[in-house]
Amino acid sequence: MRPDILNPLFAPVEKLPGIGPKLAVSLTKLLRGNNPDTGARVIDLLFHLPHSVIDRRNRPEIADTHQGVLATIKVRIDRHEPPPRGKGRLPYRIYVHDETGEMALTYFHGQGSWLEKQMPVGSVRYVSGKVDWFNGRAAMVHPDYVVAEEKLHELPMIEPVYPLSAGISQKIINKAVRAAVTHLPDLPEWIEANVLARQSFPTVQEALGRLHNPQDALDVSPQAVAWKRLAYDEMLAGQLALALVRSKMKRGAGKAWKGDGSKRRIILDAIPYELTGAQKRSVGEIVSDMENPQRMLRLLQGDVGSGKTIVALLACAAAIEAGGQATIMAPTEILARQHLATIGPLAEKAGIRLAILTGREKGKERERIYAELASGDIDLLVGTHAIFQANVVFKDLALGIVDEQHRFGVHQRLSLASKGGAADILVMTATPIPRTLVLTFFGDMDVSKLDEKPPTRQKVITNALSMERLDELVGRVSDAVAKGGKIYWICPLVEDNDELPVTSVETRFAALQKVLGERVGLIHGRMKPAEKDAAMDAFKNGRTQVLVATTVIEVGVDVPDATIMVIEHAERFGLAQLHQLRGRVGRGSMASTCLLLYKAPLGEVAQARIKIMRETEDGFRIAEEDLRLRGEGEILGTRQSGGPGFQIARAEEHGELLEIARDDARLILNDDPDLASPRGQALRVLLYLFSKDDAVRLLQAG
Ligand SMILES: Nc1ncnc2c1ncn2[C@@H]1O[C@H](COP(=O)(O)OP(=O)(O)OP(=O)(O)O)[C@@H](O)[C@H]1O
Repeated sequence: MRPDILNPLFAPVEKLPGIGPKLAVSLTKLLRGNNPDTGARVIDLLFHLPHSVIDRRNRPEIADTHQGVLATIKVRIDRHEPPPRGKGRLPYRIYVHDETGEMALTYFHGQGSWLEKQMPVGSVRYVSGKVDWFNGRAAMVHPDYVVAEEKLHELPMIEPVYPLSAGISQKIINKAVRAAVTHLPDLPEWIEANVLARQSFPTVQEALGRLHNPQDALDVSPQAVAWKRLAYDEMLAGQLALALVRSKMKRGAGKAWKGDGSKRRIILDAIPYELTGAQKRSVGEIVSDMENPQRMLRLLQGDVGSGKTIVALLACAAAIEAGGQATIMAPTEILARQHLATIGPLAEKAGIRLAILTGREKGKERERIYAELASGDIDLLVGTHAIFQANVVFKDLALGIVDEQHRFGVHQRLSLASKGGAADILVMTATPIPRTLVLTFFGDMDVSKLDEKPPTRQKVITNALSMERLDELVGRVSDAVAKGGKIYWICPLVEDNDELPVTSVETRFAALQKVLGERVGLIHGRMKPAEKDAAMDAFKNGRTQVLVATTVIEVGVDVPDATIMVIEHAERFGLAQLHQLRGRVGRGSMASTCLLLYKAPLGEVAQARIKIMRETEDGFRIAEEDLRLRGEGEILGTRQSGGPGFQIARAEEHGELLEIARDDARLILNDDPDLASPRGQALRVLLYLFSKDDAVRLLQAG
């Protein structure tokens, strides 16, 4: 149970004065993303930090103001000039002066009576806003503030500026945050006094107070001590949670799975290629972990096309040789079925009994799978997250493989672990991720890297061309089709959208069909699973040769004789995604091309991305560049999704703090594994503060 002291922070924002249900909905969208698991809470407002400030300290006289520059000026009101009757579109003007000159305050749709009350002729006012100079005359259109001398203190000289989304203005969010700040309780301190002093960290309350009430632009920089303190807290909470999961898994350990190698030998004999050095090394590391009685918790990081599937199968074979069961969980149904197709024949040769479980297996069939898993008649289960369901009970699960592709979270790994009393866990990622992110999302896991591609691979030639050359490109694609080639054509959207000037798959499909007729297929995420299968099959078998697709094919799809990848609106995709998409070609022995079709003019970041894509196919390097260009949340697509991404910390700014947080988490749990000491209790508050409730539950479960 969350400590009572945090209740005011976890209350819904509607509890704050001035926030009604409508605003609460907008705030939820802004603060908790598009698929919120809960409405916005006070804490979300507090963790929504400003990115800059508006500085009103510039106090010139009228003649010294500059075009477009924010100024706060002391003036005397001279006269009101309402728009002539019937000319409502002309502005309402109020002429003011100081010793240096005259200026007009201009209001469109101004309410005369209200303005007269605010600014009676002859009175002195401070007005704050941007000054416009036109034809030698100064004007201020809709001043941000107009206050009388005795109310000058109400004019905020420095105002925080927050990231916004539709339906919310700076004024509104400022007001909401200010109300939230008053709800801050006194929290216990979880950082040791000497560390606080060394880092000059303020308390959490002080830090939030300073960030939301900055005195200077520097106060809202991620390098400000207040921001760093909170970033450290967030990282410490994350590292503690991961370390708790890890120690819980390790503590629950206790089986050595040692096979005789017979099934692995059959599989190795059956594949038409030699394992790469990296594959051999990874299999070796995994198998030796499994033979060890400690529970395995290993991350297999594979670059695109580096051959993860066979590594996974060999690991499963080892588990099954040792008398246990194994499972591979894929992030999408397409991938689960593809795994089944590649693994199936090899498994059969090796005498491995294989089944698939996705949302599609229903009724009797599903019951049969449940029964055979429980009796041990199925050795290897491939599937989607359907495997997490409570009815799925294994007789003796030895190895759980999560083909994670960034889509699953810590608690799924945990729930998988709970399906086997002593199951070893292997997490696979499809895109290499930089070390800092490995730490963030996986904590202190052991890592195997597939950083070598099969030698039969050829370099994929990558070129960029502007949309203006579309006709030429379609010509090239037709030629390739005539020669029997297979082509992917990726578009960012499923259907046209009036708000975005972007080609959808449907439009592109129709256009290509006009030229190439039956040879063109279509696949996207809104199709039914059976339709998707049919589209994939048609492309695999060569009945269609151009597959127009959204990014549903981004991860893992394997059609080795596809040799051309066209990515339309390449400027809209992130580097990791481009790399993944490109990885769909160059998988066979034929030369392949990737064509990045973009809409000119390209922004700076898009240009940088395309340059990197042309320079390298090394996923590990691309991942580092992506982090540099975009920041961690966007790489993983988690910034807004309520996933395990950070709200406050930034991997690219606070990298060194992450290392410290990881070491601190380890030390803390060494000394106090159950967080039972007084400091441990404070750390529990920290875990709750950053919504690591799962981790605290683990502690309570003992
Ligand atoms: N050592 C090898 N030599 C030659 N071909 C290999 C080797 N290992 C795997 N392959 C083949 O390479 C292709 C890609 O393998 P796999 O689908 O496992 O890659 P992956 O790592 O999952 O890549 P992605 O994440 O891009 O889908 C498959 O067709 C597989 O048969």
